[in-house]
Amino acid sequence: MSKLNKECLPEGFHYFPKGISFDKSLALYEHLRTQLPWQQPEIRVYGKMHKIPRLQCFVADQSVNYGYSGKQLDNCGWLPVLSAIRTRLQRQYGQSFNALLLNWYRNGQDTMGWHSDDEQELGHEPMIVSVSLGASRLFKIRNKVTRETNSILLETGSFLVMSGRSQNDFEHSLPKQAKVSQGRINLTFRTVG
Ligand SMILES: O=C(O)CCC(=O)C(=O)O
Ligand SMILES: [Fe+2]
Repeated sequence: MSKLNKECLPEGFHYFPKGISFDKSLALYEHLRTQLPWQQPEIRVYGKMHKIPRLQCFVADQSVNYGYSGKQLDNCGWLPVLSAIRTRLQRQYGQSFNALLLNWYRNGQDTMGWHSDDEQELGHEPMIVSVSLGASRLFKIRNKVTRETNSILLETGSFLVMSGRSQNDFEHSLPKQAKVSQGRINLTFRTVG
């Protein structure tokens, strides 16, 4: 696996460190960890039900009907701080976001498997903005055709923007990192059509 410079991620991925200051990002981690009604839905894997290896929360505007998360997760409502981040990102990236999926990885044992965020509801070449809070975690990106895999370290307060071909041509995952003992919360702002 090759490690890429942050400046040369695959097409459609853009990394911005320190979108939120270090201190603010850790305070925000703690706030969200304690204030949100985290849930651990079950998924079927080879016919057997398993709890997902992390906790989740989902927030969306009233109008949103989002198949994937909406079915399994309650809409936990826009906390003032989540609304504030949304407003800022909308201004910064010139796109309106009506849904937000939050993932809480309690430590390095919690993970997210390989996937693309290519549900129909997200539309063609969606823009998803991913905000990281808490422990740094590796984020892997794999080309669907060549299987070439790259990884980037997502640091607290950073923004990762996925747009263009990022979901069509690549999958991403958050692998296990046994040595990571601290938690991380990730926010993905989405536009559901
Ligand atoms: O935690 C992350 O950085 C990835 C989250 C993710 O891929 C997703 O919510 O679809
Ligand atoms: Fe994803």
